[in-house]
Amino acid sequence: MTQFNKVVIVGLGLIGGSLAAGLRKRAVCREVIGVARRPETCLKAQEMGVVDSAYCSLDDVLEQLEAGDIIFIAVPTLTLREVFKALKGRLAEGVIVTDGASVKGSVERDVREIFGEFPPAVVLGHPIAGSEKSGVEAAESELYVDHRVILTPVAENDPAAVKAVAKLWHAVGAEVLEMPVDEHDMVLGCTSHLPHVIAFSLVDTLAHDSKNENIFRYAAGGFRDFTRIASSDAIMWRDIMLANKASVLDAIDLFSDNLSRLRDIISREDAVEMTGVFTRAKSARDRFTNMLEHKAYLRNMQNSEHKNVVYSVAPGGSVTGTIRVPGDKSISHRSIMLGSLAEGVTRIEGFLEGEDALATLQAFRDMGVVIEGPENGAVTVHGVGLHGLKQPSGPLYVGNSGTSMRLLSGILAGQSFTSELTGDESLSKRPMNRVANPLREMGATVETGEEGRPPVRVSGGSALHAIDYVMPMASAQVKSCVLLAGLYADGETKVTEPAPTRDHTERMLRGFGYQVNRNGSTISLRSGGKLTAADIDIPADISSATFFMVAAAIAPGSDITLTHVGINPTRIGVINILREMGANLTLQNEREVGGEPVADIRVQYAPLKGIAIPEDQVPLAIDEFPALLVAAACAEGETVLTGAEELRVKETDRIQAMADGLQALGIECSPTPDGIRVIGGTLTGGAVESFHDHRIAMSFTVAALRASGPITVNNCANVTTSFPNFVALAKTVGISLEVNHS
Ligand SMILES: O=C(O)C1=C[C@@H](OP(=O)(O)O)[C@@H](O)[C@H](O)C1
Ligand SMILES: C=C(OP(=O)(O)O)C(=O)O
Repeated sequence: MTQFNKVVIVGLGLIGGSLAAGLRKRAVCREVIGVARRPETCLKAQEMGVVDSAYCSLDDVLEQLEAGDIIFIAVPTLTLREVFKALKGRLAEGVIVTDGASVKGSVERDVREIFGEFPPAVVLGHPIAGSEKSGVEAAESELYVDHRVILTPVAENDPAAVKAVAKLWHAVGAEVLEMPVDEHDMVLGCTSHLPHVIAFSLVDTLAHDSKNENIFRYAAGGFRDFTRIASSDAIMWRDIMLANKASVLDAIDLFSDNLSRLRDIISREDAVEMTGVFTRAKSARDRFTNMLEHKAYLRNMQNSEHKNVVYSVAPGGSVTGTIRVPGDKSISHRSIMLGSLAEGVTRIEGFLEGEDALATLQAFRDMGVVIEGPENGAVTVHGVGLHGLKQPSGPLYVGNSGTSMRLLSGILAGQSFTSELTGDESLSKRPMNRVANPLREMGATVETGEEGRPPVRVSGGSALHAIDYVMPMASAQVKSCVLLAGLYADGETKVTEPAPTRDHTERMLRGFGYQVNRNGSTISLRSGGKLTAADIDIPADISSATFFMVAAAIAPGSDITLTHVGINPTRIGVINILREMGANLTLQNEREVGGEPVADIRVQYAPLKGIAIPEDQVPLAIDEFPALLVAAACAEGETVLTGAEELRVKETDRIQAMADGLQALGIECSPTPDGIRVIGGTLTGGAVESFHDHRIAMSFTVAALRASGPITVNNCANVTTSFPNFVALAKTVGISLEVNHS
């Protein structure tokens, strides 16, 4: 479909030639006209079919143009001036001009100088694409697909012209974003220009060496990968460095400082510091690789930020086998936190490599802690002591994880530096005053977003004093936050819980040699002690095991064993509730591992009956209710849950989300402010929404075992926060599950 009249491409190199080729291939212009200095280039471009026509001079083209036509200038950065001079005073009203230069500040200055003002129809831009190849021969019609183009509009720009240029780039498959000129030059100075400086300089350094023959002959992967961009067009890059001098110099200085620091680390043979630099870099690069890989399958997705991972589950079947689910999320978080604050090296086994626990790990790396791994659940934390954390260079982003944000708030309140915690869309809606308020009572300066939501900003250097805190809700996160702040508070910090909640923080503190007292429902500790590193063996997460426990409990013919599961008394509500509903559940091989009780849990199918869930079990099974409500839907009679208002402030409102989903599957249920009534019945198939909540997604997946038709669950991407290999394990035990992206 023709969207544009004439598009003129000035400069038929890789960048200009590829845009011309892309436009022609998609037949979106009435005419694509090329302009190149050399007649051979014009001829070649025409032969290749990259342009409809080509001219050696702009003069032959300008008169043909009218309002709405676009000129794209793709000549070396410092040659742009000449083109602007040629255009001055000769453009028909409404002709739009844009460019593709890698530096924008110098081009903006040139435009202002040459035109005497900034013409509203000149829109500066920069496609982030290219390769070390150059010339029209390298032109490629798909070069811009899924690549970014940065437009840098200025105040004088006509918004319609900016829109037209964005449309041009969209037409060849690019993603368009806008940025101020300065920011563009700073970002590109670091991400593109600096790497080119380093590659050119490294190859030049080695080329001068008399042994270079040998060096080049034997230089395999590393040298080749690293220096690919030193084959880029020398003149073009010379011009880029000259045009973006200030930003490039800043980037070189930053890099030189870091390089001399690394030199010093190597000369001192400081293995820990070196591990720190390399592990930080590796994890950053791995995340970047993931991002890039994502792009491949995002190609067909409308909105890359909200990709919809859909689980399609076939109905019926049973689950059998013996499996080990990943490590406990709560303990994984705490192992990184306390390991970092300890003195000495903590070796962790069984660490959960899910997004939530990884967010905590990254936060401590960002605060200067050297952490090796994770590799197959093994992590080594080089503790820095209670006062050894360093100020992070920006906000600590903890994704979807409430536990990270609330526990970190307590630790950060005790630091001398100011810090900020941010999270994803779901976490940004969750209440943080429950930790901000007690921390303020202790003397911390804590700011939150509107209505006590994230971000949480904790000012450094406050002198904390101990408080005697009576928690208004049964929350292990709040308890842990106050106790962790108590490590830094003058006096004895006391927390009283209205009902028992998970006690992993207390257990692990004791495991690290810190005295923690319990008197009835009050837990207390004094500051002034120290944590001593200890090895941690993290058991499998009972909250993850729950999905398979419920699966076996509802699907006739099932017999499943979940090994090495943590059965801490403050976590076994799910076992007690399922047993009361009539489940056939046995604990085998009970033992203690690193201060936490562990067992293998075997569940064989037996018919379930509805019950009134005892309120004292609610905090002990708080994360298990989405799955338990599926069990309730498959039980005979009515199940009533009360005293569970906390479920409304998890990753989503879990009462409403379960009610919506169960109703969509034909189950009668009615939510109440603090719980839900579910009448057991027959599950039909259907489509349900997980609201981006991992536990809702996994619960409806196992529900399919008892459904009469297939179930599709929408927005399951967040399953990776707590259970990265859920899909694989579900398939192993017999659930017919398919993952699609829509
Ligand atoms: O302390 C913890 O590790 C957790 C405590 C619970 O939250 P609350 O403290 O909000 O009940 C639980 O829901 C969460 O998954 C993990
Ligand atoms: C509530 C949960 O986690 P968090 O509060 O850490 O986000 C959960 O995992 O169910």
